[in-house]
Amino acid sequence: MSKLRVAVLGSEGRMGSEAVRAVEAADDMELAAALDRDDSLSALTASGAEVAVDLTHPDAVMGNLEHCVSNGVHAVVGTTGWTDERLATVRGWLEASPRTGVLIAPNFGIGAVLTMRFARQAARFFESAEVVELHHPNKADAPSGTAARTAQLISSARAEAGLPDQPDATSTALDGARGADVDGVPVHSVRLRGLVAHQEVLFGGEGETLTIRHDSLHRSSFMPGVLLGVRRVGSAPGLTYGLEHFLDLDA
Ligand SMILES: NC(=O)C1=CN([C@@H]2O[C@H](COP(=O)(O)OP(=O)(O)OC[C@H]3O[C@@H](n4cnc5c(N)ncnc54)[C@H](OP(=O)(O)O)[C@@H]3O)[C@@H](O)[C@H]2O)C=CC1
Ligand SMILES: O=C(O)C1=N[C@H](C(=O)O)C[C@H](O)C1
Repeated sequence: MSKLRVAVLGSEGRMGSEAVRAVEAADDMELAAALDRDDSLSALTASGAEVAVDLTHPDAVMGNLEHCVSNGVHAVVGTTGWTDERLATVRGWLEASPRTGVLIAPNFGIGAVLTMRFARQAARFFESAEVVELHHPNKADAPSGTAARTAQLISSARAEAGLPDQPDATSTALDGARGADVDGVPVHSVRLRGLVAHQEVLFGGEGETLTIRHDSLHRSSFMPGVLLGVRRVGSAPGLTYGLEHFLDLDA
């Protein structure tokens, strides 16, 4: 059986270098190209890659993805910075290339995917919810893509259940003290040397709290999800947002 030809964009970065190793170690894949900032995207198409893995920067990902989609190269995207507008733009590109698949995964870690799922399930049962994400200090964005997605899921579950806004009697505060407001859910970002990627989702109700915590202790934690995305994206044309769509979570 022929091996799946995979390109990694951002191949010299923390995640990209881990992804290069994971692809090289996978029996059913071969590394077609390893490209970083100074490489031309024409090298991607010239390499014959069937799937590109983007682990670059929010400022670079749209250009990379437009190139992939317009050349019929499937894409697995871990890079953050996604807004509704950006997602709509990608859907527009895909309309012109209907056989191409794009997976955008806010987090490839199975524990993080489950955290988001559990948070969505818990949201309607609690009056209060806040998200605390903790990462290494070299991270480019805040809040993390995972925390933003978690807050959106909590917010939409609260809205579907008809819950009112969260109680918060703060009448004076230093700027930032209550975190960023993501769809009505406060999100707090910690940047600390020694950390990799961590998140706590805090729920509170009368006389009780629930804390869901996930820790990625090494970037290898993301690689099974990256490889799953690479294997599945070619048979999922259009845009898939979230790795959970490639996992049978209800089994
Ligand atoms: N979905 C998930 O599970 C995960 C997602 N991430 C996300 O992945 C992204 C990368 O994270 P991380 O590896 O820590 O970041 P790094 O800064 O370590 O790596 C990014 C790499 O991409 C390079 N780069 C920048 N622009 C381009 C470009 N236009 N074309 C090709 N390469 C480029 C950078 O070069 P230079 O250094 O010169 O800028 C760097 O080598 C972030 O958005 C992060 O949030 C991270 C972990 C898990
Ligand atoms: O930059 C990181 O490190 C990570 N980025 C992703 C995010 O922003 O959610 C995933 C994970 O948290 C690690």
